Amino acid sequence: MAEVKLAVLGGGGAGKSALTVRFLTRRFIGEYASNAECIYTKHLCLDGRQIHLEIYDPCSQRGKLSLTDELHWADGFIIVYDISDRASFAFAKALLYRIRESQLGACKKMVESAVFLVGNKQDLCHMREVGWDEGQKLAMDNKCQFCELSAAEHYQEVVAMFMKVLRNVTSSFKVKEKRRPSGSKSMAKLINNMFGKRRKSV
Ligand SMILES: Nc1nc2c(ncn2[C@@H]2O[C@H](COP(=O)(O)OP(=O)(O)OP(=O)(O)O)[C@@H](O)[C@H]2O)c(=O)[nH]1
Repeated sequence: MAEVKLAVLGGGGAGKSALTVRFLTRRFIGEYASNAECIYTKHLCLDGRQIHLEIYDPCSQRGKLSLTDELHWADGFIIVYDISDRASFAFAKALLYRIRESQLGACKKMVESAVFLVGNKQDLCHMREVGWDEGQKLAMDNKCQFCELSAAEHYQEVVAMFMKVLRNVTSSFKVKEKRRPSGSKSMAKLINNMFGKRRKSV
């Protein structure tokens, strides 16, 4: 069974939990505890292949750009901003820059395929502060995929976005394998040391 680890990152209130929970449960829940970080686990079948998926949803990320733990842990990243909040777009930009900077030297192909930029809260387009073309340009500049959607109103789009990331991550696994230092035992230890987070199975 393939193991895939995704980190959903972005500014405070951008909708990281909403997107994650929407994908995992089909439901949009208005409010989430933002003081607890979680790793959700889920088994799913992708193109006939069994996947053990772990999704890291941090508590509020305001100001945290170091990403050292996340960069070691994650196979792929979903970077979320709120289209009605320009500050969250600036934060997403900084996160993309940080990811790109740290991985570019190691493995360019992986960077290009395993990062997805998401402009969330498309239902709030009457309050839009970030244009679609700005998101698209940022994604192109960082060679990642891009979409706008609404965790509140779109279920299929949210699933499609997660599936695209999963497909890209699993197809880049051959490259990634070379980077992994050792087996799953040491990786589990690393995760526990770094995160020690609450785990939830869905
Ligand atoms: N209108 C609208 N509101 C949304 C959408 N997604 C999330 N929200 C709301 O935005 C607020 C923040 O959502 P969260 O999912 O908690 O955001 P977060 O990025 O996990 O926030 P932190 O944990 O504080 O970093 C909540 O009130 C959600 O109901 C959306 O697509 N549309």
